Amino acid sequence: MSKTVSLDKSKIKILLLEGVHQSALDMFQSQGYSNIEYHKGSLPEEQLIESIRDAHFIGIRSRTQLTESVLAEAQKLVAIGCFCIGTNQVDLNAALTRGIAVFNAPYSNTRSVAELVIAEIIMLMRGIPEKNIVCHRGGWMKSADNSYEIRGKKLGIIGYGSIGTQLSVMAESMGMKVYYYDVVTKLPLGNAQQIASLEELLSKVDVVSLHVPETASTKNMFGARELGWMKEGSILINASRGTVVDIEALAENITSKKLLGAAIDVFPVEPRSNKDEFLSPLRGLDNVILTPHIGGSTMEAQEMIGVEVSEKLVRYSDNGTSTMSVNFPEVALPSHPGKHRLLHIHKNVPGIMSQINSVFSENNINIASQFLQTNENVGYVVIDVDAEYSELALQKLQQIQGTIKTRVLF
Ligand SMILES: NC(=O)c1ccc[n+]([C@@H]2O[C@H](COP(=O)([O-])OP(=O)(O)OC[C@H]3O[C@@H](n4cnc5c(N)ncnc54)[C@H](O)[C@@H]3O)[C@@H](O)[C@H]2O)c1
Ligand SMILES: O=C(O)[C@H](O)COP(=O)(O)O
Repeated sequence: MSKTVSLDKSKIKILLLEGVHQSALDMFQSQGYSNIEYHKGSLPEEQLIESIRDAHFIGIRSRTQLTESVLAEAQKLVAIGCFCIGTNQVDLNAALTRGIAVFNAPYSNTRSVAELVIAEIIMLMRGIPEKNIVCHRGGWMKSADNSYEIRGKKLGIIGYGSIGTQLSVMAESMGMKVYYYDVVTKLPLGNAQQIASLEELLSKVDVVSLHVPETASTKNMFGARELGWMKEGSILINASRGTVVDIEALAENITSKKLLGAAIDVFPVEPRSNKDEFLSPLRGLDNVILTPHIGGSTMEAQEMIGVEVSEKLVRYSDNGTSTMSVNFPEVALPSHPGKHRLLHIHKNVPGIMSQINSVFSENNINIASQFLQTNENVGYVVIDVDAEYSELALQKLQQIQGTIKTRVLF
């Protein structure tokens, strides 16, 4: 049985990958967390497993895959911070069933993505990628052919969430007419209009921009059929996830000149580091903007994300608060001056709470406060007690069948 001490902060290992912003390191250090292993890139799986084995917290971006088999090696892991919006790179259920809370930054890079998309719409509608290359090679392609203003053009947004709505407002303010398609009925902003059928939307608009998450329903949602529904001479932009678009079918539609152009920021397979080669059937095609998954990569966004996610991890570590977790029961907790705080994560099966409460009644331990939240699979109970009882209580709590993880905070 582990001795009942709140882990010394200098012993809590924080593993930070993919060059998360300095603001995150500053936040951890200012809160007393000094044991930080920092890597500029992602790690190959073997090395990741080595490093995650004794880590209590890990911070990643979109590249690191935290699969069931990787998490199975992470016996000490308390929480995961995705220093980005997407959480598809983490097996959320495998994390949950191991009592590992996952946090992200759901809004911090929204504006950066929307701004990039606006710029790309203008660049593509003026044929700038091709004209730029010609100039660099000493040529001169002065022509108005296939060059258009965006004013009055129709933009179709697929996925009207945080980024989709931000883009909607910006595009409308520049004179575009906005239509959107979403699986959920969404309140239109400004004069935007929701269209119930994807086919109808695609056949109507001049520019299509994808802003859906990576899920089973969006995998390959944009293939030859959907590209076929798009108007002749229209434009496709994808800054969502690489698995959403059939990239071979897109390359065919660009080569055949069915589409006027495309801007693609995310790919089915992305290089693991800046040193690896980027391979894609879209390389070398006219009027195609290819960017290395940098939709959210601005100094402003990265700094804000660093602060936001590290704060969530520190709060969960210091106090147990799990609000805004993407997979875990959410509990907002007050501070616990003078008390010891017991955290008990368990399988959500009948009878656990009565066993927990018996621990306290049978051992005459007074409960100062108690908080409980559950989701379908997991329960999270937090109990504040007088300091002298926490060791005994924790030992008893750990013996309850269905216990996944326990912690004590002083
Ligand atoms: N390129 C980048 O650097 C970058 C940066 C940030 C986010 N992203 C990606 O963009 C995605 C969207 O971000 P967000 O913050 O707007 O997410 P969000 O959750 O706020 O919005 C997603 C929207 O998509 C809708 N949706 C889900 N499945 C759908 C389907 N099958 N068809 C139509 N609509 C569907 C949802 O109802 C929701 O309205 C993220 O999940 C992430 O993968 C990429
Ligand atoms: O999900 C996100 O926020 C984006 O895809 C950005 O990911 P990144 O942090 O790896 O750039």
